[in-house]
Amino acid sequence: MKVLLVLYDAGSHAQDEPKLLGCTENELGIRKWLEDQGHELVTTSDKEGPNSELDKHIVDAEVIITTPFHPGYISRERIEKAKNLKLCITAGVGSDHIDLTAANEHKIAVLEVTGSNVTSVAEHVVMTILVLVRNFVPAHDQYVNGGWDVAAVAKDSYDIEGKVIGTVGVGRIGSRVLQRLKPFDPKELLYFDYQPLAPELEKQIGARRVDKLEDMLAQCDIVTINCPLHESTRGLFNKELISKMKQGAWLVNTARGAICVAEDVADAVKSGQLRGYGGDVSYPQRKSHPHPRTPRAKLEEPRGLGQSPSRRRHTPLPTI
Ligand SMILES: NC(=O)C1=CN([C@@H]2O[C@H](COP(=O)(O)OP(=O)(O)OC[C@H]3O[C@@H](n4cnc5c(N)ncnc54)[C@H](O)[C@@H]3O)[C@@H](O)[C@H]2O)C=CC1
Repeated sequence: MKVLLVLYDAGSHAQDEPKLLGCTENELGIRKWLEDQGHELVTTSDKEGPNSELDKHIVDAEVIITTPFHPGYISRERIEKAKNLKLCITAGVGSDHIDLTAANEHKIAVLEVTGSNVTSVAEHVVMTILVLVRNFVPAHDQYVNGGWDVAAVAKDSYDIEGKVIGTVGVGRIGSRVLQRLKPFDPKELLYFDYQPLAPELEKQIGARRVDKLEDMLAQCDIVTINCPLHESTRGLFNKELISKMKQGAWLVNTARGAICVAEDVADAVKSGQLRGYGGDVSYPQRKSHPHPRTPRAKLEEPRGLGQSPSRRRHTPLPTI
């Protein structure tokens, strides 16, 4: 079989750390195994535009493996060119880079490595919540730039303790986020999901399920998004839904940027409706991009759309 692997280039970092597997140099550690079985492996990071290596090799590949970190977008157009394709594997969680309807119609199986990095994401969510709520990045920026205005930092620095925190999606990541937040002694942990937690886990965490998303958002000081990107979550957090959130709440979205409408989040941060946002952001599609969906892009700085500046002086959190 011809296996096409689409990963990011790591350069010298791949040598520094041979366990950095998700890169073109280390190839998920599967080259020897595949070749010993008689398969052909083609690895590339070149995935954009009609003349990309991805487009060149997709025509006769039988298996495509890619990751959400440097996704090879498998659009309908590409699927229609891929006459031998039987299997798309996501080396990670979340297969929104694949046109699932087209894959289904062409009887192409889509598999992902369920549970593969859920602890990392859950820890990242807790870190992002702390960074935002403790107002860490502006304090750090101020300090490394040679200043120290303690009042400017302290006025926007809060505790997680005593807050109401809710997750949209309580699967492998969402449930781990709640478990990790419990020791911070929040006022309440809430979740919105079609599927309830197992009763023992719900009891152990002390979480409460809320049937309607808007009802949960209206109660939360902090909201974390941990559901997949699909047709009913794309652009879910738009102006209207954000307006249902508590004034001055924090929003953390490490799931997929396209679940939030970037411009609406930016406006909400500017107006103080949101006190801060952390996580992924999607920007509108570039013209040259062959995939019909919005590509993901990270904001340059980890503060995301960030804390709204002096505006927050006028929007204190009611629960403090
Ligand atoms: N930033 C990152 O590095 C990573 C992000 N992710 C994202 O996180 C998502 C969740 O991952 P897991 O927890 O492992 O998946 P999971 O399948 O264990 O849990 C997803 C949960 O979301 C729920 N859900 C689906 N649609 C929903 C909706 N509209 N509203 C509320 N809940 C909904 C499901 O019922 C399920 O309980 C992935 O699909 C992926 O997009 C996953 C891994 C890494």
